[in-house]
Amino acid sequence: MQCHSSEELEGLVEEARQLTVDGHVADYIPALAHANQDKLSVALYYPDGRCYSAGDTEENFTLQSISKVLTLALALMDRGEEYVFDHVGQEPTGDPFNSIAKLETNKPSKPLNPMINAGALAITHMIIGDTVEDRLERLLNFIRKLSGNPSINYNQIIAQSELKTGHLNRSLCYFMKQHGVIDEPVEDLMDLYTKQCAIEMNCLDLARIGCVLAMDGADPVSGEQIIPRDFARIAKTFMVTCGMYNASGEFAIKVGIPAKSGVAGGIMGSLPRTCGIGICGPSLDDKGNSIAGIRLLEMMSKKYSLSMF
Ligand SMILES: NC(=O)CC[C@H](N)C(=O)O
Repeated sequence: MQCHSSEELEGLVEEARQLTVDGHVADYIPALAHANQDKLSVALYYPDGRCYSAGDTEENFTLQSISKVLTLALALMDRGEEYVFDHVGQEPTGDPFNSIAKLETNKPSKPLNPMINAGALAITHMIIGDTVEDRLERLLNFIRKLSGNPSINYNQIIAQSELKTGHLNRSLCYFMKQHGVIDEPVEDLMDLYTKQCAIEMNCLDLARIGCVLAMDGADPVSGEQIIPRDFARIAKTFMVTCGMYNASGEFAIKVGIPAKSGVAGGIMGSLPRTCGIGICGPSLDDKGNSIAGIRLLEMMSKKYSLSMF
């Protein structure tokens, strides 16, 4: 069954919103601590261009870890599948997203997948361009195209805040540099990565990107193949196995939609050949996923029979 009106979603948002009091906004990136914990928004984008939305849809949020799916697609387009997976693995870790543990125990030393911070940093390292600015501009243009929104940009305050305080990510970079996984100056990579994570949009933009991935990389309106089909498939597969960090297994059972979350509270859903979903609710559970966002997806999955399994 499909959704037929934004009013249908409104009721689900109000029910899920009650959970926001049970979570916390991320504050390890100081600028994220100012987010309003009760906000919740959702958009559902169908391939025929219909879009329904509810809640605080005008709120912008930063992509954070959701950006990892998009840099993966761009790195695959820049370098090809073989190169990418020579440097980054394909297996879930079961550890928190910023864990350094498996970097040391996994031999040869390479990050286990592109959705944990270590793997995402190695992927960002692969984006082609002469300078950090060129590489960022290529990524931004790619995301503008996917979202159909030419005004998308990054939030400078949030990028700066993470650049100043992201010493754990810096240590992942230094570890990988020692082992030859990356070879650029760590500060350049940190600069690009923090700007990538601070790319800002609303839930409607995010739902449209989810829909492009759902349609195997083709723009739902123009039909243009923005991401090669195989790379869109790889991105969605990682969303299933590692997209919700170390809660991915339970999420696959309860919701059954390929999805990627970020610590600003965003979740992008991408249900193959069906729809894209964009959600933002900054109050997070103990694994760093939007607490009300997950509940909302559970309710939507049941109501509209969205589980792919
Ligand atoms: N889980 C996340 O959203 C993490 C992204 C964040 N920028 C970090 O590297 O810590």
